[in-house]
Amino acid sequence: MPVESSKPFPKKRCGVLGATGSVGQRFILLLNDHPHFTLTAVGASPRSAGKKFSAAASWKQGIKLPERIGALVVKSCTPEEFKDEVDFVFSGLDSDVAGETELAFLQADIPVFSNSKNYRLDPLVPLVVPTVNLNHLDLIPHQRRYHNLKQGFQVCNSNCAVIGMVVPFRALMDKFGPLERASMITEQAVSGAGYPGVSSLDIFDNIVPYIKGEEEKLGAESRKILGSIQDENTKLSDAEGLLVDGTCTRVPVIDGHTHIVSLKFAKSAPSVEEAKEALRSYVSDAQELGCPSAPEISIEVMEEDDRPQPRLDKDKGKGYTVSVGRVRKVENGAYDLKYVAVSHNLVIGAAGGSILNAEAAVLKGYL
Ligand SMILES: NC(=O)C1=CN([C@@H]2O[C@H](COP(=O)(O)OP(=O)(O)OC[C@H]3O[C@@H](n4cnc5c(N)ncnc54)[C@H](OP(=O)(O)O)[C@@H]3O)[C@@H](O)[C@H]2O)C=CC1
Ligand SMILES: N[C@@H](CC(=O)OP(=O)(O)O)C(=O)O
Repeated sequence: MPVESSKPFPKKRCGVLGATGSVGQRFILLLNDHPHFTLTAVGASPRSAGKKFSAAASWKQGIKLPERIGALVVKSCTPEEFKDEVDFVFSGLDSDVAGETELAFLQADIPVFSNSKNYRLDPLVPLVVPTVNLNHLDLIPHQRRYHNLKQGFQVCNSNCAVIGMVVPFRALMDKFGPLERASMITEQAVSGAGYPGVSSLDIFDNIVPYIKGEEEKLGAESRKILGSIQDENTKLSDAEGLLVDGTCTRVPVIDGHTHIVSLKFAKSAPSVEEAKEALRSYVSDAQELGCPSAPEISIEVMEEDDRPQPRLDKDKGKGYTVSVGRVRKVENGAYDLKYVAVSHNLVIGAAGGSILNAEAAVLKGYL
């Protein structure tokens, strides 16, 4: 259960960079219902800047574009355009431009919550999955000192295929100690490739067994997320020894990534029932902190033989819950356990993850 925080939650104004894209549009949906964050400014490419949002964006959501947002004029993604209208920004920028643009916002002392890959492995940038490692936000004061900032900082969330992997890993590691290795096959939704993304002739009636640049991220990002914060909150250290191998595929599913995982523990392995109980009883820091968007449960364990499925399970906990099923033993001993997980690539895997990170930053006093 999300705990009602005893701390007051101040209202904050936010902007979205890359607001016209897949991730950007999901930010708009989630922020439209948000009790404390008001979306006051939207930015996108020079192709869109200067137009009303309703004219610039190809709105692809089942819910009508909120009128107030449709009337906002899209800005260029420069700090000068945003600084008087926002307290912080979310970034759903194409990675070709996220590097330079997010750095400019950071240098202008504006907090940035990024979805792009550019700074995820920077040792000064917390890479935070809010239902896994919110304690890494405590690097923010050190990052600020380094850049000589008063209120700005940068926090990233991870690749969407990594998120569905690390949430169950955290729950299992908390109970049974470090993992030695994991092997994963992903079946990633087309919305993961942005809009217009993969051509219909490539994906209808098909599976594409390759996503450029994706497999390398699985190990590097998960080791950082599952690692620790040390030296009086001035240093992030990777989870030692965790070997991750993966094959990432694109499947004809609109939203919701599926992860087919085998894993081996460094010490002795739990039984299937012990593992399920650890997953079921896991309570994340986002829940404990009382983040308004935290799901009631971070991991749902499913007992049906044919679940989880992306169409049926991606929206569990409004897209913030990871569903895990088919937990079973690996009989040949090469690994200890295997399971299937489904997570919403645009909610916990992107925009929702960033929003939870921002809520936690407020509750921890950094924003
Ligand atoms: N989709 C997903 O599941 C996930 C995506 N991500 C990451 O999030 C980011 C956004 O992804 P996604 O929404 O899918 O991508 P899209 O391609 O759908 O959207 C990209 C956005 O970037 C804007 N943009 C492009 N070029 C520029 C520019 N020169 N200056 C300013 N803005 C620009 C676009 O504006 P315009 O419309 O004007 O072109 C658009 O708003 C990427 O870095 C992606 O890797 C991370 C996790 C999951
Ligand atoms: N590449 C992921 C989404 C994504 O954009 O990831 P990243 O931000 O790590 O490039 C997918 O296709 O599903």
